[in-house]
Amino acid sequence: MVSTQVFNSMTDEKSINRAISGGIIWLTGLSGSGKSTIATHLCKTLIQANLKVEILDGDQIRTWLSPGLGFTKADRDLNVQRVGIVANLLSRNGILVIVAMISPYRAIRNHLKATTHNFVEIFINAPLEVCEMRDPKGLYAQARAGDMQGFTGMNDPYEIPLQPDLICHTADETIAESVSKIIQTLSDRSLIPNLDHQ
Ligand SMILES: Nc1ncnc2c1ncn2[C@@H]1O[C@H](COP(=O)(O)OS(=O)(=O)O)[C@@H](OP(=O)(O)O)[C@H]1O
Ligand SMILES: Nc1ncnc2c1ncn2[C@@H]1O[C@H](COP(=O)(O)OP(=O)(O)O)[C@@H](O)[C@H]1O
Repeated sequence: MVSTQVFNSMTDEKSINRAISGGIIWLTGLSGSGKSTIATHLCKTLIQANLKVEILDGDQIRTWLSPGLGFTKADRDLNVQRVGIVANLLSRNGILVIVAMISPYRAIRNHLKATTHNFVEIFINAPLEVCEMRDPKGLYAQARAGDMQGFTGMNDPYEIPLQPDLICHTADETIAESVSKIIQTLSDRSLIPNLDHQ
């Protein structure tokens, strides 16, 4: 026979909901701001806590899901919309989906926030100068040399989130600090259990 304590914890609505709630952890920010790095570290932490997680990273998406798209506003919005649809399918089936995309336009982000399941907008914020100094792919150097048109932050817009659920200032905090803030935000929203007590 199942003990009362175990039975109560099995039937506790909150813990059941937590186990199946899913969510979209949307990391938006400039190239080089730290989206992919934070996504990878966050994913590891969530997997260690036995949570179901997927990463949808802009680079991978552009290779496999949106190979034909460029960087016009229309193409970027379509790209973001596509990823929003995929993320929503996963999220509503109980997966935590970490999205790492520049997603520079506010309107489409707000649209996803309003229409998808458990959307959490996280602004990965680093000054342009810091991103340019990091330049992990050498793209800022190319844009600075005039070899790349429409590069976000330099000669293409990035509309900062006005009411993000969280801002990670990656020039001032460590990767671990950013991950910890995100975990706390997800926990506050009851999308994951409190990992401190695991
Ligand atoms: N013109 C231009 N502007 C910005 N970024 C550019 C551009 N051309 C190529 N790249 C590289 O494309 C990577 C993926 O971009 P995203 O799909 O996240 O962009 S978007 O959300 O569709 O705007 C993006 O990845 P991250 O550097 O990881 O952000 C860039 O490396
Ligand atoms: N606090 C931080 N958070 C995230 N990345 C950082 C941080 N400090 C330095 N970095 C470095 O900045 C670079 C960010 O690159 P990346 O994660 O690919 O950015 P993005 O995906 O936004 O283009 C990496 O080389 C990473 O190691």
